[in-house]
Amino acid sequence: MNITIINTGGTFNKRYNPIKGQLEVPSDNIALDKITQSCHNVEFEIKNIVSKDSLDMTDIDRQTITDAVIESKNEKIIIIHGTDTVDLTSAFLKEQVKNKKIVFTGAMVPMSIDEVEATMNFSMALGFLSADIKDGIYLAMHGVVVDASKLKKDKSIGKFLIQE
Ligand SMILES: NC(=O)C[C@H](N)C(=O)O
Repeated sequence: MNITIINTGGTFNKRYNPIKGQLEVPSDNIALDKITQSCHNVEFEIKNIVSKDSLDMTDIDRQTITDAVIESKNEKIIIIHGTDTVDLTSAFLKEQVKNKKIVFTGAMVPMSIDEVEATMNFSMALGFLSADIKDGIYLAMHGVVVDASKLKKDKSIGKFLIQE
């Protein structure tokens, strides 16, 4: 299986900078590399773009992500994205991309702090793409992979829940 990963940052990637004394979004793929090294039957193309907390993303960033999706050689794509505005970016993408299988994912806690949640969310996206699915824009978080418009972050409890 061939998959393009578009890494846009978000908490999934964050690491603590001991000099500045704060968590930062790095522009590398260290968190992803740790997971993908166990995926022996998948050929990954990884593009690292934007590298922001998604609260700082603009529509210019969203167009950059959309262009990367359109230019991608693979029809199966995982987008690592911050959880706070993944709803905005997935809706933005839906306006322009109809012919690919795209799964957004991310994490509430950085991979560098808790490997379980980030690895689980990414693995669900990967497993979903290995099945026979329709073109669409999906979100893999907290135990489910569904149409991205149906899974919303409940900011009062810090969890993604399905909206009926
Ligand atoms: N958990 C997260 O990813 C939240 C972060 N503020 C973001 O949207 O990038």
